[in-house]
Amino acid sequence: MSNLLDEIKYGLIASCQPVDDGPMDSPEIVAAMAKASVIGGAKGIRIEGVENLKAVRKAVDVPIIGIVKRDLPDSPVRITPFLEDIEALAKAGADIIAVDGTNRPRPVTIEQAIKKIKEVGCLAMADCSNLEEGLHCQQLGFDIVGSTMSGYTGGEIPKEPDYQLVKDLNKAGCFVMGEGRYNTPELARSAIEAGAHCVTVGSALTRLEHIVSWFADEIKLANK
Ligand SMILES: CC(=O)N[C@H](C=O)[C@@H](O)[C@H](O)[C@H](O)COP(=O)(O)O
Repeated sequence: MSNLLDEIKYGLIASCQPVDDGPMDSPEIVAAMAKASVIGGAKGIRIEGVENLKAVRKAVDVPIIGIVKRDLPDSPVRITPFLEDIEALAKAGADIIAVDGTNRPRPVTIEQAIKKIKEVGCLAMADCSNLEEGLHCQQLGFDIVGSTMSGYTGGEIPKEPDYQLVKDLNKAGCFVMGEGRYNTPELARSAIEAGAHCVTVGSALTRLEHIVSWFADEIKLANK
């Protein structure tokens, strides 16, 4: 197994993605979030955006998973849709590059994406929504398969994380990233217990507006 995978194995990845255009959405603040996350025990960091990644690379030594999110007019794929994004993330210092691994219309094929990630010398992670996609990405040579997109490809977003997908991907021999809705320490632990090799937590660590609203909304219920 690659050294990088060994470094993050059975660890927490802190996804430092502030709410878009919110008061915490700046490279300096994202770098501070990343530094604080490492102090708290994160073994890796997930970062969106090339400028954020450059700032975080200077601030931490742990492995960084880089992504670029784009809203495209003709494709639902948002996570690292273009080959230029892969090149820019690698240049900015990403160790691992994640791309959307779903089976949906996309500007660049998944085969082209993994070829480019390998060319730039990074490990490849696929953000999948179901087992079939995960197995396909595993076959293509992705180093990490994540449950990231489960619940986000249509219909109502579930409350719970997708443990079944984590279990199934583990059984199939993937290096599994539990990701998506692991909003408490106990849920994150359950991901590892279900078979994840790492777990990524984002909203519950770094989207302060969301975290505060969870508390505020709950407190409102007591006043009724
Ligand atoms: C679906 C999608 O676009 N997920 C994104 C991927 O980078 C992020 O918005 C999530 O915050 C991340 O996956 C971590 O998940 P959670 O915030 O639930 O801990």
